Amino acid sequence: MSSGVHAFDVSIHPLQQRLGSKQSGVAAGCYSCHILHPETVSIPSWLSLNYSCTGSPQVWEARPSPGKGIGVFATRALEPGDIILAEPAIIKIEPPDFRDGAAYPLNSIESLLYSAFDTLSEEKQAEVMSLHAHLTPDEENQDKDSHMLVPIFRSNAYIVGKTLSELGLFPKGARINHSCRPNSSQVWIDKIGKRVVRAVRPIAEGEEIFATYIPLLRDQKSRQQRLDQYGFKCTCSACTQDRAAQADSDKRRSSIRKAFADFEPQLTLSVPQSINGRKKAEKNAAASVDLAKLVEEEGLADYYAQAYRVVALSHARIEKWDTATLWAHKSYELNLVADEDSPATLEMMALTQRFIQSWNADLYNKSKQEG
Ligand SMILES: C[S@@+](CC[C@H](N)C(=O)[O-])C[C@H]1O[C@@H](n2cnc3c(N)ncnc32)[C@H](O)[C@@H]1O
Repeated sequence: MSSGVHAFDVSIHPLQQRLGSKQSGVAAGCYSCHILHPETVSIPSWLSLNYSCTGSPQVWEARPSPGKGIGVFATRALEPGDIILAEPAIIKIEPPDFRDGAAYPLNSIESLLYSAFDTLSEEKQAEVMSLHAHLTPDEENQDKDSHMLVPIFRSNAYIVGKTLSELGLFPKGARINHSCRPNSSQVWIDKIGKRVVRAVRPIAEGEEIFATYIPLLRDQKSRQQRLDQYGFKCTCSACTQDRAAQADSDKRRSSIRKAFADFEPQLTLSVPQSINGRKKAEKNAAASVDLAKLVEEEGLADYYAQAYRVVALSHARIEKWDTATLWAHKSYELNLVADEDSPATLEMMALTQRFIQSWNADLYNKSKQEG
């Protein structure tokens, strides 16, 4: 394959053909980049065997964001699912005593960091050293020139790798500021060794791209407590609403968190047999739709796929196969766009297929009874 020109896999997922998805072609990818280029998503010429791509044009630029240092802005309008950037880690380390959810083991990372840093070109070292760093009071008193790598890494690194035991620094994505109602989401894709940032809602040309640094199903005060470790007061749209809107938002997030926890034990495929069990499952199915509406109302796009899964499973438990199929497929599509091989994507594909089969069987039985 000549350099810079990529041929496309034009296969369309059979499930999408069957359901007539509007996002036809979403399962196809560029052999070389292994990811979809945003500009090709809706181009029918994809189906031409001669179609080739020359790589994705940059759809973002880094520039000052008032009150937030540097930020990343869209240079053209983006649709949900469009890739904003896909970046390998410039530095990747595997601290022996690191596990997800724990604080970074700073002592053990220092020597690993310097070893990795020393292998970089001068240009790349300068890129790393230009990144933002939040300093602890101790670090404020140290010699800035020789001690900045650890605070830079701590302020910008993300968890990466198949085992989620590695930490990586992505200098371009690191410029993305935080919002408690983000318009992008990021995922590490092990197969391509890149962290991929995608739009999760329509983004206008010139709009700032925001990600979240923290879990979002908390009230504003708790979120700010988590953000204090990054050393800034959040000025995102969710944190600067008037008091009444803030209280409503806090209430919605708390209800969403409680609903996800309450639904968890009921997310099985067993259909209740007793009258009471059935009544409860029907009530839960109605409540699951309210949960999905609440998540959408609060604009927490990172949680849409999870909420749609709850609606799908809750309707499978009352054998409403048409509704279960449609919500399972909605969840599948969102997961598919984020990472086609993730366990969540594969689970939702299997569930969609299973619900379609039950739906077909149901229709067949009904037609037999009627005929
Ligand atoms: C990972 S860096 C993001 C890029 C950074 N703005 C820069 O100039 O390189 C995180 C820092 O950006 C700033 N920041 C990010 N999100 C913010 C927000 N919602 N409100 C205020 N400052 C924010 C804070 O200074 C924070 O410590």
